[in-house]
Amino acid sequence: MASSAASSSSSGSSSPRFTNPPNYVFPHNRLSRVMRNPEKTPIVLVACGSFSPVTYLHLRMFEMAVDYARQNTDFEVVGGYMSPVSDQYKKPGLLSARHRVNMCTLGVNEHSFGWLMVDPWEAFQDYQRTAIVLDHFEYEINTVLGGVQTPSGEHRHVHVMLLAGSDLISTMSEPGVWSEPDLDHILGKYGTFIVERAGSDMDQATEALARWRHNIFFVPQLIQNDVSSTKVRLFLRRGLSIRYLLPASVVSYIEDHGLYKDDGPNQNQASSVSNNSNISSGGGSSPPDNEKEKEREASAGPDKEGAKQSSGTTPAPTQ
Ligand SMILES: Nc1ncnc2c1ncn2[C@@H]1O[C@H](COP(=O)(O)OP(=O)(O)OP(=O)(O)O)[C@@H](O)[C@H]1O
Ligand SMILES: NC(=O)c1ccc[n+]([C@@H]2O[C@H](COP(=O)(O)O)[C@@H](O)[C@H]2O)c1
Repeated sequence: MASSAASSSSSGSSSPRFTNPPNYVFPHNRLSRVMRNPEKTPIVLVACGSFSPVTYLHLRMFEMAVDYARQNTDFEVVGGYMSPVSDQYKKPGLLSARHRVNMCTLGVNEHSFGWLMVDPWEAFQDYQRTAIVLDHFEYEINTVLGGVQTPSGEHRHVHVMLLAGSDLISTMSEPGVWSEPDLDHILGKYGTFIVERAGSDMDQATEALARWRHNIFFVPQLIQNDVSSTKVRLFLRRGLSIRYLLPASVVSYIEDHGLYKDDGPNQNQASSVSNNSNISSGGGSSPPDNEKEKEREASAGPDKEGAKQSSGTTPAPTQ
């Protein structure tokens, strides 16, 4: 989708810094606006990724982080967001943003009492670096909404934090994927919760990030589960059941729309959401090499190669 230059936010305030997709409204219906414990520091967790499709492990990441925060930190989690990446993030198997956002929405709405939300801001526009995505949350929550309050009505600034699996954090020490200023912005200004992921060494993942260690919180996976979107896509192509790996409503959505049955030339193009511009720094206007993806997926394990490939095609960070 070609993003509009609309600059108005959900509340009508003007935002000179961000470009919003058409008709965009920042979701905050499940954000706790009043803290339970005024002694704590309010935080919002933001998970960025493809979510193609969303799995129970994406949802579990938030639960693991909230348990960890409650037991080991002075943070109070007041909300959680999934921010599906734009269609312009070139990654094999990346379905259109419309479907990915719809599936995430079904996933978070599985429980009406939930605290998770899906923010489509990033999905329906040009590729946005993660540092900018976090700035967008900071702006919407603290500038537009005015943060949160303590039970006695005192204002509190909400700290936005990135929630990620250890495979994503590993890419932060790979040359050329993240710029130094962006890392400083993400890990220095905001901070992160890193959820252990099978096959990804947390120590190695963060060795190079030691200077921000005060802002990095490691969440162990007490029940190891390496469900990944890659494996779900592989199962679908092989005609295997994906039930109980993802929310039932998402399974039905995939069936109803016949998604991931094959790995056609570029699943994004099947979307009603058009994708006119190509901002890949690698000049990568060519569709993903799906044969290679198949081979890669056939060997079990997290989709690290895919993550590298996709990350490498993100626009060169500019500050
Ligand atoms: N099983 C898991 N354990 C821990 N973190 C996970 C798991 N699955 C996904 N994540 C994390 O969720 C975020 C978004 O993930 P993403 O959409 O890339 O899912 P994925 O399953 O890794 O996808 P793919 O297999 O297509 O690469 C990332 O930070 C990723 O590390
Ligand atoms: N420089 C950057 O901001 C940068 C680099 C690599 C990945 N990312 C983000 O990390 C996420 C990676 O998602 P996948 O694991 O699905 O590839 C995406 O949201 C992507 O935008 C950001």
